[in-house]
Amino acid sequence: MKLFGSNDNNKKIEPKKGITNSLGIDLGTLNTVIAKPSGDKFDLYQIPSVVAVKKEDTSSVLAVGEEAKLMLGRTPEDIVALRPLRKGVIESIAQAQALLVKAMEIGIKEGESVGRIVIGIPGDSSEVERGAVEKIGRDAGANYILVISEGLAAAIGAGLPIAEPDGTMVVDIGAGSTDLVVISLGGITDIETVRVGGDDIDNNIVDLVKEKYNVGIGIHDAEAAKIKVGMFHCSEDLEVQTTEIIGKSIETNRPKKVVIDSLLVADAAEPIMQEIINGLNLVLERLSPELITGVYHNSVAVGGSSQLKGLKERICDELSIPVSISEDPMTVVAKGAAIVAAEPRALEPEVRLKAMK
Ligand SMILES: Nc1ncnc2c1ncn2[C@@H]1O[C@H](COP(=O)(O)OP(=O)(O)OP(=O)(O)O)[C@@H](O)[C@H]1O
Repeated sequence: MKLFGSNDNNKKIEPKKGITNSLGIDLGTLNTVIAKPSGDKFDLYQIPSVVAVKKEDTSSVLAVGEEAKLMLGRTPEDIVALRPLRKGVIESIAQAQALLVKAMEIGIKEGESVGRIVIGIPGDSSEVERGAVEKIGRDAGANYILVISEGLAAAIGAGLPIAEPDGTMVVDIGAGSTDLVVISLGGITDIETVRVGGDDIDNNIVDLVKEKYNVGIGIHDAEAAKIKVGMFHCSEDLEVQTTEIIGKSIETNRPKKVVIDSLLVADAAEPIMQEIINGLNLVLERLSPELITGVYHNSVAVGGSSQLKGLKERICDELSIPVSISEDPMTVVAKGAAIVAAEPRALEPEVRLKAMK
C-alpha cells in the first residue's frame, strides 16, 4: 500500500547504478515506514507494526501489517494481534522478523534483487537486538544490511549538519519511546532514551476521562482526540479546542457523550513531558560546552508525537533551546536510513571529514 507520494523532499539523492532497490526502514513500535530512493525523491510506504499470531504459539505468524490489523476483534479466539515491539524494544524476534520481511517485500518489487537495506532501531538497543535485526535482514536475502540508530537516521533525513564538529540534537518522540540524541562529526556523542511516548498519553487520557466523568472510553478514541485537539502545557496562549466522543457510562452502562478539550490532553501529556524534560536535562548536564552552540542552532524534533502543539514552546520555556519541528516527522527516520542505503559512505569518517572542508 503506497501511502505517501514521492513528492516532498528536496534533498538530492543519487543512488548508484544498479542499486535502485536500496531501502531505508524505520522499525517503529506503532508504524513501520519504508523509504525507497526513486531518482532524487523517495517512494514511501507505511504498515502498522502489528502481527496476527496463534495464541498457543505466538511465534507462528499468520498475518502482518494492515491484514493483521484487520483481524483485530474479528478473529477466532485462538488468534491474537500483537505488536512485535514494545516501547521501542523487540519483544519477539520471530514476530519482528515477519514484520521486517513484509516491509522488504513491500519495498522491493517481485523479480528485483534485494539490494542495500538500512534499518533504524532505537539508539539504546542492545547488541543482541542489533545483531538479531541484522540477521533477519540477511536471512531475508539482503546482501548488505546495516542497522543504525533512529536518531542518527532522523538527523540525516532532516538534513542536519551531522558531519560538523559543532553538534546537533534530535528529539524523537514516538509511540512507545523518546530518543534524545546528540550528534557531532557524523557520530552519536550522547543518547538518552526515555521509555515514554504517545501511547502513554493515550492511556492517561483514558484514565483522566474515567476519573473526571466516570466514563470509559476506547484507547483509539483517546488517540483520535489527542491528534485532533491535543497540546502540551506551555507559556504560550495556545487556542483551546474541543472534540466530542462517545464512551460508556460506568454508572449506567449506557453510551454517554464526553467533551475532551486541549487542556485535558495537556494534563494527560504532562507526566510524559516531565520525563522528556528530565531526560533533556541529563543530556544538557553531560553536554560539552563545545557542542552547545550547535545544539542551540540545530535541534530538531521528529516522531509522530512531536506534532502535538506547544512542544517547541515548552522545550524553549524549560531549557532555552529553540527546537524546530520536522516537516515530515513520521517518515524522516526511514528517509535518513534510505539516504545511507543509497550511499553508505555517508557514514564513513573520511567522507564526514571531506564534508567538513
Ligand atoms: N498529528 C499528531 N499529533 C499528535 N500525535 C500524533 C499525531 N500523529 C501521530 N501521532 C502519535 O505519534 C505516535 C506514533 O509516532 P511514530 O510513528 O513516530 O512512532 P513509532 O516510530 O511507531 O514509535 P517508536 O519510535 O516509539 O518506536 C502515536 O502515539 C500517535 O498517536
